[in-house]
Amino acid sequence: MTRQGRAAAPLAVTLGEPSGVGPDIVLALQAAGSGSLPPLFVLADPAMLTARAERLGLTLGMSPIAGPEEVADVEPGTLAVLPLSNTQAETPRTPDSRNGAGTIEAIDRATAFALDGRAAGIVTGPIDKKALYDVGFRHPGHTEYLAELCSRRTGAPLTPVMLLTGPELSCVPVTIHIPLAEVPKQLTTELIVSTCRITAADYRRRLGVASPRLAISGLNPHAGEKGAIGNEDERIVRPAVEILRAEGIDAVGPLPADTMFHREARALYDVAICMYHDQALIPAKTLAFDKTVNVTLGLPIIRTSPDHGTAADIAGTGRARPDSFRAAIALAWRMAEAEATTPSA
Ligand SMILES: NC(=O)C1=CN([C@@H]2O[C@H](COP(=O)(O)OP(=O)(O)OC[C@H]3O[C@@H](n4cnc5c(N)ncnc54)[C@H](O)[C@@H]3O)[C@@H](O)[C@H]2O)C=CC1
Ligand SMILES: NCC(=O)COP(=O)(O)O
Repeated sequence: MTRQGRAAAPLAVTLGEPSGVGPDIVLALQAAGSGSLPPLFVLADPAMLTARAERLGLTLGMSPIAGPEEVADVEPGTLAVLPLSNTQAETPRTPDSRNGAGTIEAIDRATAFALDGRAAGIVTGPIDKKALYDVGFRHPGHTEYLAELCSRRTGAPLTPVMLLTGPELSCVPVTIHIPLAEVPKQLTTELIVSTCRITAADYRRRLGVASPRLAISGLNPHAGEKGAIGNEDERIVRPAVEILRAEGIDAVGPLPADTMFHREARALYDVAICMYHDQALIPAKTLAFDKTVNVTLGLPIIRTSPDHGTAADIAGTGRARPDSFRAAIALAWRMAEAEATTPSA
């Protein structure tokens, strides 16, 4: 399918962990008015979704569909639902491992639709990672699993890159879901370079920034204080910055991480490249928890997600704020449109 064709397709939305707030938020967004949403469909067990809507006191119609192409014909104001083969129980706040198969099925099928060009992209609700590990899921999160699913299809290995992007800050952790003690062992110049190349390419192709400015953090306090507080900054990070600059990528660093997130510093770059998960996600979620979106770069498909987790403590109560999920849907659609209009490299 052409890029234009894919952009005309709807978004595929997964609910994530049924005992979390994914179902609540999708139902609330639909109840608030589907007119403000781009065309989309949800992969779900209709009975589970209906039960959650009743619990939340939301009355809304659902239109079962057999494929993404039917979204255009659903009754206006109703939610297009593509039923899963696996059933899921409606157990807010209590993860049930029997729901795992349906959660994974939704991700698998949404990804397949996107790879086939039948979905413009996928927007994933948060999964309970431990609940999925208990049923044999072997990936740290969506990010790594989606790379594996896409690789299986394309036959080429992929390095997925996690981007958290919000109105105040965009940042990328180079290492993702690994123990902190593993970070210095797994951090390499090659990994930093490939992460930055993917980030710069996707900023151009899908995020509308022709010459993205990358600010690369150090690993150690004060970016190693010239080697006095750890040698990784000079030995691993600085050579990566030099390679990237030689390639024409606008990269600076290694920068001390504690002083690169204040307002004036943020104005100097488009995206902060950080060395580990919390170095990136703490500032992103602190500055704009409700508006930040998690995007997976480096995939042949578009994937976004809210920045928050399952928030199981408030599932089924109606207290979940839908803003980050709404932003994730809007950004996926904008990325699909941008990709459709960006000339191929
Ligand atoms: N993309 C994904 O699939 C993600 C999944 N997770 C998973 O979620 C689970 C829970 O993770 P936590 O660290 O507890 O983070 P969390 O984001 O689920 O919750 C942290 C706190 O923020 C509140 N909160 C989160 N989203 C909210 C919303 N939309 N409206 C109102 N309050 C909200 C929660 O009630 C809780 O008090 C874990 O299993 C984690 O692995 C976490 C992040 C992303
Ligand atoms: N902390 C971010 C997070 O856990 C997102 O994980 P993923 O499921 O999007 O890979």
